[in-house]
Amino acid sequence: MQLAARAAAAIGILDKVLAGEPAEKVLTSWGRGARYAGSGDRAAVRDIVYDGLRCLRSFAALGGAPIGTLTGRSVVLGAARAAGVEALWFDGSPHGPAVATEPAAQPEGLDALDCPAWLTPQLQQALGEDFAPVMQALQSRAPVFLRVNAGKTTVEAAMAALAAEGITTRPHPLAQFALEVTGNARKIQNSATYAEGLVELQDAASQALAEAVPLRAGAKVLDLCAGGGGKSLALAARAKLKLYAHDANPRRMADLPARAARAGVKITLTTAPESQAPFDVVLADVPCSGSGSWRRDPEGKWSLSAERLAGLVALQSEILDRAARLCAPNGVVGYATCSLLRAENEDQVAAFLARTPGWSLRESYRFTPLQDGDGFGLALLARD
Ligand SMILES: C[S@@+](CC[C@H](N)C(=O)[O-])C[C@H]1O[C@@H](n2cnc3c(N)ncnc32)[C@H](O)[C@@H]1O
Repeated sequence: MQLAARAAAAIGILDKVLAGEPAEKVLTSWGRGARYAGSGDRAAVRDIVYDGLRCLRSFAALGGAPIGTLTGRSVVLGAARAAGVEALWFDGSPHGPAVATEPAAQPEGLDALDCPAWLTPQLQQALGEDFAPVMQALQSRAPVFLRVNAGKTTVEAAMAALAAEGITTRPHPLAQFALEVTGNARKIQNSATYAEGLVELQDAASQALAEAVPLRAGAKVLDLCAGGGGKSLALAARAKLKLYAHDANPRRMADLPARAARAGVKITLTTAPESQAPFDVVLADVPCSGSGSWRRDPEGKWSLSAERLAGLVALQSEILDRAARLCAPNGVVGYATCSLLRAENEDQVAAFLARTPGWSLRESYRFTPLQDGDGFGLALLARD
């Protein structure tokens, strides 16, 4: 596909996303119909769409959209102008978009930061002077990180094995076994190093969070909201544990047995953790706004609403209460979110401590994209 044809495809896809369809669904159905598109084209179109969603309002302004309006064309035109490729993408060729005549406007204020207006006070309160830098960081793609599987290899050996397959990496200071991928990230999932379980894809801050959970060999541990199991696998790599994984939606854990086998660790899936309780450590990596990972899921930034956030906060407090009931005397609950908001972190923990006698906050951690990884909160709550 010509560059202009890729831009035209991205415009069509973004128009559907702006009308309310999920980006992944629209990309998949475009891919099925676009037999002429090779893998490089598909990846390039996907990148334009996701870059556009990360910078929706700033690109729309640059692309000449009248204030308050958003179209696929204005977003992609803004992206082209930001990258200095307008003449290549908007060349008026038969498969490309028409040559642009729209005047560019420099985005200002919250538009320049691509920050939803209604959430701004909460983000400012949580981030203080980091507010603008964090919102700017969320406008860029997330780096790709790997976790070296300490149960199978060393950081140096994993880097060498990846380099032999053409994938370049460097250690990242956020976590002990974190590697930032500096070249050929798209090769990872087909590499032997990955297939043999020497490395796993995991954000560096997510790794740091799993490293902060206190563990001793032989401990009985529950990952209460295990999802795909990224944190379960990171915990399992740290010590020999009796490790259980649960999720309200067990289908989310469908790949976990294969991932655990690849990593060489044992994780028992459970649909009824109460029947295995009590646990020495319960990790509650609760469903949340995802505001710390808007680089990966930029649709989430624009689709979050006050009602949805309130529903999440209520669900989080239910899950935290359940985690506490599942925890042994002298045990620890790790309450974790990938949210930047106080409502889902500090306020949630303060409300738990106020309503639950016999618990105290042992330590808390905050990660933001300014440290390169995603944004996370972790509170370690100890049962007296
Ligand atoms: C943030 S994700 C977990 C990510 C996962 N820990 C990881 O590191 O890959 C939250 C998970 O909580 C699950 N969930 C939602 N409501 C729940 C509930 N009431 N109890 C347990 N899990 C729940 C969701 O299905 C989702 O998989």
